[in-house]
Amino acid sequence: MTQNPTTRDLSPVTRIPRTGLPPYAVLVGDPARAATVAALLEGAEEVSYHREYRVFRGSWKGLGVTVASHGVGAPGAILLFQELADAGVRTFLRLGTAGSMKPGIGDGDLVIAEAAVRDDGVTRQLLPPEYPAVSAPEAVLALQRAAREAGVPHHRGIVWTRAAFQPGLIPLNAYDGAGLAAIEMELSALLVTASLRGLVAGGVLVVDGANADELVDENASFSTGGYNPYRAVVARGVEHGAVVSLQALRLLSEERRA
Ligand SMILES: O=P(O)(O)O[C@H]1O[C@H](CO)[C@@H](O)[C@H]1O
Ligand SMILES: O=c1cc[nH]c(=O)[nH]1
Repeated sequence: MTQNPTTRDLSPVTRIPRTGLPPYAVLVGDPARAATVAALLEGAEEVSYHREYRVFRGSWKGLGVTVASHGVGAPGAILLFQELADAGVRTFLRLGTAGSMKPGIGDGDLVIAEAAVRDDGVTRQLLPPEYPAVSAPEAVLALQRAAREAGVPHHRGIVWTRAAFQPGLIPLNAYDGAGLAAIEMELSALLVTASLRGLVAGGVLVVDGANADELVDENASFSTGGYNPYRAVVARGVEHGAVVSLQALRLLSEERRA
């Protein structure tokens, strides 16, 4: 039986092309944010868009770049990370949003992740929980340099990747006093995927409020009534984060060539 060429040339879940994607990538949760980042590229074109996985390619100051969205939640996101790696992407920076967990880290600020707590809901099913989720040091330094050069407020720290967004009955105080900087939902799965495959990954997160757990509406104790990432201060932070992540990819590519 002959195979349908379209199916053969596309990855099975995300339906991204198996070849031809630039090896440097910015990854975001929201498909609309992928378009926002792609709008900064020269010659941007949408490559594919299936489920939550929207992929663009273009060029940033001469560097070919892939921009892709992975949706909300690590179990779905890791499918994209793995299929991008299979397709030849070698350097990944996640540009996400996150809740602040530390005084002094405010709305619109960037948090550059040094490592992430692996509460992502998927990687514990793949390898023991003691395995660390760490950013590539060169990715941390490239993001930091890009943020400094852009003159945007930024911080470095450990991020809590947590599968459950909304609060439940279990108190969320396990990491009180641990100095975590921010909370989000996918980064540790990216860092682990990259480490297992010898690839480079990091993350820069735009703060869009306090930890969602602290924003619980008192009248509806299982909702996150105070959470609003659709504010101008967050959109400005995303613009900053987009430039910082693209510029960091460029720094990483220059470093590799040197
Ligand atoms: O804005 P993104 O990149 O999706 O990141 C954060 O926002 C979503 C929750 O609203 C989760 O995906 C979380 O990680
Ligand atoms: O995942 C997220 C994103 C924003 N704020 C949070 O508390 N969690």
